[in-house]
Amino acid sequence: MTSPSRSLEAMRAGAPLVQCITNYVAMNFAANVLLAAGAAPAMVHDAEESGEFAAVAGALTVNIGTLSPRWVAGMVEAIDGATGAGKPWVLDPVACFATGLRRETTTKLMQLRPTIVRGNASEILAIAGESSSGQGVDAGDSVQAAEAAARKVAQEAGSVVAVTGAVDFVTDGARGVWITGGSPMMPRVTATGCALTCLVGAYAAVVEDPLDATVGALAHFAAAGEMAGDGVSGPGSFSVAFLDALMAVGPESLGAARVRAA
Ligand SMILES: Nc1ncnc2c1ncn2[C@@H]1O[C@H](COP(=O)(O)OP(=O)(O)O)[C@@H](O)[C@H]1O
Ligand SMILES: Cc1ncsc1CCOP(=O)(O)O
Ligand SMILES: [Mg+2]
Repeated sequence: MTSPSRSLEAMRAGAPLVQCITNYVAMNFAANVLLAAGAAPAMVHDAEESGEFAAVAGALTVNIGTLSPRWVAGMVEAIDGATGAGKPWVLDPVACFATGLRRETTTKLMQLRPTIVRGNASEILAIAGESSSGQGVDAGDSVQAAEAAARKVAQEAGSVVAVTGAVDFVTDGARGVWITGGSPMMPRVTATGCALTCLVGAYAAVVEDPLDATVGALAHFAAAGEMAGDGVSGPGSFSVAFLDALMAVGPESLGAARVRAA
């Protein structure tokens, strides 16, 4: 196993280029998150160029937050490009239960076998075919309630699945890891989860085992969230402090204390 500390060092040393297909809400914040953490973002989503770009990026992330048929075409081209070039890709199924277009698109993208799926508990429950209480982009279920669903989706799709919330759970269907940390301010800042998905892509570009890569990215967020949450007065100042903390976090903050095998 590659420890989260080692993964952080590898991610910073490699400064991987990550192609992010993410939503209009998240684009700016996610790009800043990657730069602060030590990676290089590029928001490239149109079908005219997304496949070509995927072959040169270290990893691809695909987020359905502000979806349209034209975006879906760009996603499929990019996934073909990444898969053809042997690059990992990460799916963020934002509010995948909310509309027909989101349900159909998520089914289609899951059939293309994402290397990693990162969502909140309601999204992962919905992908597993179970009922969930999500409200739009926000979760209404606990991560613990989605543990079995995550294991099932991982086994069926052959993907690593990460469920995030007050605690995080990651599984490849056989192994399971819990990660603690973060701050209650994190769900009060929009696109925190979307930005995390992009960071998972950065780790996956340089860490061979997708489970280790995912744990590294989530531990990095957990440590930075904890650091930034200390003494801030609300979501606005948290958001600024969080970017600073993503850069300030070092390997010593990603120790065994916040990562536990299930
Ligand atoms: N109540 C909380 N306490 C600590 N960290 C949290 C909390 N809620 C979410 N997080 C963290 O915020 C990040 C985004 O997760 P989440 O809110 O589940 O995603 P999404 O925005 O897609 O719903 C993750 O790093 C997660 O651990
Ligand atoms: C508010 C909103 N609406 C469509 S996408 C989006 C951002 C969702 O971000 P996150 O999933 O990280 O909370
Ligand atoms: Mg989300």
